[in-house]
Amino acid sequence: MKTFDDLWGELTAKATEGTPGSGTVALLAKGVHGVGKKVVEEAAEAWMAAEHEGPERAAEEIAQLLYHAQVLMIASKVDIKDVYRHL
Ligand SMILES: N=c1c2ncn([C@@H]3O[C@H](COP(=O)(O)OP(=O)(O)OP(=O)(O)O)[C@@H](O)[C@H]3O)c2ncn1[C@@H]1O[C@H](COP(=O)(O)O)[C@@H](O)[C@H]1O
Repeated sequence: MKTFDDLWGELTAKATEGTPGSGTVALLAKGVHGVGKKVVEEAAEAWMAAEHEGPERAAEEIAQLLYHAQVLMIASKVDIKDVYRHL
């Protein structure tokens, strides 16, 4: 099972290498503004799923929210350790 740290390693590697065909690389090309909009969209979808669609759908949408939060970290040059310092 993939963890938050596993995903971080995968996404940072793809961002650094500019992996062709990667959705993450394509999303990063939209910049902080474009990525930030996706974070807000996914947050709303996570909220709606949690409130109306049950735990399975909520888990799916929360996973997408965490993914987009990591892409926003990469887009804004925030390291995962800098985030962990605030937890
Ligand atoms: N965990 C995710 C992940 N969660 C969500 N998403 C993206 O977010 C989208 C969901 O957004 P929406 O609900 O708005 O659906 P959509 O309308 O189809 O999306 P858009 O057209 O608006 O982008 C999905 O279609 C994916 O593009 C993800 N994309 C990638 N990953 C993981 O990230 C890693 C790297 O992926 P690539 O960069 O694509 O190789 C892999 O391990 C993937 O499993």
